[in-house]
Amino acid sequence: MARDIRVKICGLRDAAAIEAAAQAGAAYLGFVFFAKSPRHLSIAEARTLTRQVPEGLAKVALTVNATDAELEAILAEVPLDMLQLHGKESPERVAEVRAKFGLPVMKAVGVADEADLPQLAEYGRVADQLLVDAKPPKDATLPGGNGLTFDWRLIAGRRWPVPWMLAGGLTPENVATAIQLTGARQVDVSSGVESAPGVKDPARIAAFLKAAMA
Ligand SMILES: O=C(O)c1ccccc1NCC(=O)[C@H](O)[C@H](O)COP(=O)(O)O
Repeated sequence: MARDIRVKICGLRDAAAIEAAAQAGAAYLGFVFFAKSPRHLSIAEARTLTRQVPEGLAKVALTVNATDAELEAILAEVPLDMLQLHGKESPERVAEVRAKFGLPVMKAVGVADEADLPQLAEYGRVADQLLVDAKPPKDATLPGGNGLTFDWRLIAGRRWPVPWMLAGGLTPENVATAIQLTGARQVDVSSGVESAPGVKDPARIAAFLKAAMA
C-alpha cells in the first residue's frame, strides 16, 4: 500500500526537474536564495521558474539570515507559499518574519546529537513547520544541502507541536529506511537527487518519490 508521505524537492533550477517532481507527486518545491549555493537563483530566475510550477504544489523560498529588505524583494517578485529559514534566525526572528510577511514559516534545525534536540521544541513554539536536518560541519560553506545524514535513532518516536520534515543526506536508496526509523511523514531532499552540485536528475527525483511513497 502507498504511504501518505509528503515530499519536498529542494534547490530546483530548471523546468525538467520541476516537471519530474510534479509528475511523481511532490508536495513542495524549494527555491534557494543564497548566493554561495550552487542552487542559488536570482529573483528574476525564480520568477520565471515558479511560473512553471503546476497549481497545488507549495513553492518554498529558502533563505539564510535574510533581512526584511531581502525578503520583501523576493516576495515582491516571486509567488511563494512558504518561507524556509535556514540560518541562525532566533525564535524571536522566526516569529517576527511570520507576523510581518504573512506566510507560513518552516525553521530548519541542524541535528548532530542529543544536545540539539531542545531547539526543536523551542522553534516548534513559533514556526509553522520544522525541518529536522543534519547539522553542517563547522567548516561547511553551506548551512544545508550538504548530503550528510545524522543518526536517525536520535529522533525516533519524538514528536513536536507542529508538522516536521526529515532532511539530510536522503537518497532514493535510503529514504524508506529513514521513514521507517524516524516515523517521518514528510521528507526533504536536495543533493541526493542530483547528478552534480546544483544539477537535478529527473530520474533520481522520480526514484526518490517512488521510494518515499512505496
Ligand atoms: O541546498 C542548498 O544549497 C542550501 C544552501 C543554503 C542553505 C540551505 C540549503 N539547503 C537546505 C535544504 O533544505 C536541503 O534540502 C537540506 O539541507 C537537505 O539537503 P541534502 O542533504 O543535500 O539532501
